[in-house]
Amino acid sequence: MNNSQLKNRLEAALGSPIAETASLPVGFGLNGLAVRLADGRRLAVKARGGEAGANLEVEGYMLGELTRLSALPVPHVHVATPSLLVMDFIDNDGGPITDAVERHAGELIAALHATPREDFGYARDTLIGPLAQPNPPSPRWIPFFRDHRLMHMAKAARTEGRLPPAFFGRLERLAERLDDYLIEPPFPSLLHGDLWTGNVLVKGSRIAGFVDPAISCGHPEIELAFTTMFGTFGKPFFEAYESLSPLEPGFHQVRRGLYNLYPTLVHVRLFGTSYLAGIDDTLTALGL
Ligand SMILES: Nc1ncnc2c1ncn2[C@@H]1O[C@H](COP(=O)(O)OP(=O)(O)OP(=O)(O)O)[C@@H](O)[C@H]1O
Repeated sequence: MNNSQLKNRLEAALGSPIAETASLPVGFGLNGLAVRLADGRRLAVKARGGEAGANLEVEGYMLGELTRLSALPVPHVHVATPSLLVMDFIDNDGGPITDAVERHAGELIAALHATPREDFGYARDTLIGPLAQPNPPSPRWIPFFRDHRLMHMAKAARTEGRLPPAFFGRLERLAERLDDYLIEPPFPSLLHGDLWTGNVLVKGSRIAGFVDPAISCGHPEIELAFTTMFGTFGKPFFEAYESLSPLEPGFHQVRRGLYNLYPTLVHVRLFGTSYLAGIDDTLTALGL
């Protein structure tokens, strides 16, 4: 779909002419547009040109589920098809994640995690970036994490030739011993699933919204771990989060690195073998 075809499709779907467009920095073979309609509404649009890129219907579904089930600020979705996602534009100033923003994020994410959900996994499979994220509803977290997160991603990376056999063997040994390291949570929590800086929109000293989720229900610790992988959140976030929902001992020392093996495997698949060093470090620290 070229830009003028996209414009026509949007005007027809939304019932208003487009007054202005600017580009949005989206990746994975997508086109991104910030749109102002003649009736004043502001929208964010992601569109898939060809076959490449994530199925945008799933992204729309995930945003819709967060809206339906939580108070997390995410954009309202107007259109979600495999090749087109139209949502409200979240007013933001592109500002940095200050300590005050982190504290606000900590409160919002603690509230998201606080409601008990039925099963680990989800009612349907979701995506992490463009990659499949299987979610068969499961009664226990550790086997779910082992089979449908850690080893699912490791097997896919091995099949694609991205994960050397020695790494795969070490991950298999870890998978056999996960009970020694991880903790079953009291209940499954709904997770945003992809909380890194690019998906956090800021206005002044507040969170304006979160975009681009990878939802499922799991242990909050997998979410909290990922917020530290690229330094998105730090001490002020954890202080705010823990004032509402304290963590079990050993998270920062052991489980954080272990949980980040999953997004690191995602990065190995998407961006290449430079991420293998992080896997090596974590496995070595665990004695594997
Ligand atoms: N609803 C929205 N309102 C305002 N800005 C948005 C909205 N959706 C996306 N953006 C902007 O576009 C950028 C990219 O969006 P998004 O993360 O959804 O794209 P992506 O290509 O899927 O990225 P990723 O590399 O995280 O997978 C965001 O960092 C944000 O700046």
